[in-house]
Amino acid sequence: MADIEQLKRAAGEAALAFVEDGMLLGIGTGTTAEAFVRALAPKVRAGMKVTGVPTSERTLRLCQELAIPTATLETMPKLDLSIDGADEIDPQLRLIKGGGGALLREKIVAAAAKRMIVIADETKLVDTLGAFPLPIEINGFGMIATYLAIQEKAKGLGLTCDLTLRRSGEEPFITDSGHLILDASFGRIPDPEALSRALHDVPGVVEHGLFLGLSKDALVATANGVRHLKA
Ligand SMILES: O=C(CO)[C@H](O)[C@H](O)COP(=O)(O)O
Repeated sequence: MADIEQLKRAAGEAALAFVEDGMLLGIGTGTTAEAFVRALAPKVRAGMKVTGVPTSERTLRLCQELAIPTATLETMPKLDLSIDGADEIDPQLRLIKGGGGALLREKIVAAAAKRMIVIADETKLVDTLGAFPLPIEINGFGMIATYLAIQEKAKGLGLTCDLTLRRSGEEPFITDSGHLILDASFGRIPDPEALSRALHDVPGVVEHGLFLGLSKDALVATANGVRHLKA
């Protein structure tokens, strides 16, 4: 298999073919999204006019370092295209995202875009979502009650889940929006739509990393080239 970093770069570069002059772009978070930003930078230096709405402070810093013009969703609430990575991609292009902790902003940005294109290396393809622990962004208030309510919801769907509070060193990981993340290991998620609805019913859940129906295109880099998958 080709080197993973090479594959991420190939996926990031492939996304450039979809970027047009004048576009307002949602820009994802993570190493594959960073590969896209690094591929975009020379185009911008050469005169391409795009404005990026970064999905995290980390991506914002990278755009600033590379002199890619940025804006916020407050000033640019409608985007032409969002380009972002994923932790898992199933055959219907349903995704698990949030490994980098940016799922809330990533989902808001993806929903604000006319089109979302997922970029990934082939290791992200799965038959059934759920081997990667599902990130669930929660409010810090009543964390234990929220934790128990998520477990109840999972039980109601016949699922068991192991919930772990994400940490950054010794401290809880805090998202860019000031929330906590519970990583939920389900093993497999046979009905992502049902789980999504159930999680949204829990008041302390701010958002979860199931991205359902948001992307109709994925550029997946393999040892034999980049495949364009469509839902
Ligand atoms: O959802 C994300 C960040 O919240 C990332 O897109 C996802 O974790 C994939 O990251 P990488 O490209 O580094 O493998």
